[in-house]
Amino acid sequence: CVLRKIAEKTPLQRLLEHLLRSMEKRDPQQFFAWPVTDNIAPGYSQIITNPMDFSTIKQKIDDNNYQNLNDFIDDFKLMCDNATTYNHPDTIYFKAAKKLLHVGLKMVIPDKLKQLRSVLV
Ligand SMILES: COc1ccc(OC)c(-c2cc(C(C)=O)n3cccnc23)c1
Repeated sequence: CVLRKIAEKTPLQRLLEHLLRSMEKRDPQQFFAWPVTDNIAPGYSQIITNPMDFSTIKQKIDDNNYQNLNDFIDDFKLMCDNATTYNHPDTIYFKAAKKLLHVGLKMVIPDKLKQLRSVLV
């Protein structure tokens, strides 16, 4: 039926949701959980033309908007790069973005992904 169709996840969606959850755990202060607003970051929307955050990535996974793993990785990199573009190197946000990028990319190294296959199948 239609309802069941909507709920079913593709193998790619299940992989991306697993990776997203692991990445979100490395952002305990939730600096990357929601879109950055001009209220909390003056001039943000003028400086950052392509904003990205974990909630938007989650929505794109649910909408089956990612055709492959690399499109997902590109949005993760965009999110981190935005933070190192807008924030000065001596801020907690710049430092958090650098660490998050490093940790997140380690999760998608081929050998790491192979280990995941058994978990996700
Ligand atoms: C201090 O608590 C929060 C809470 C949510 C935030 O973004 C969703 C941020 C935040 C996140 C960011 C980023 C990611 O650039 N940021 C930049 C300047 C000022 N604040 C932020 C901070």
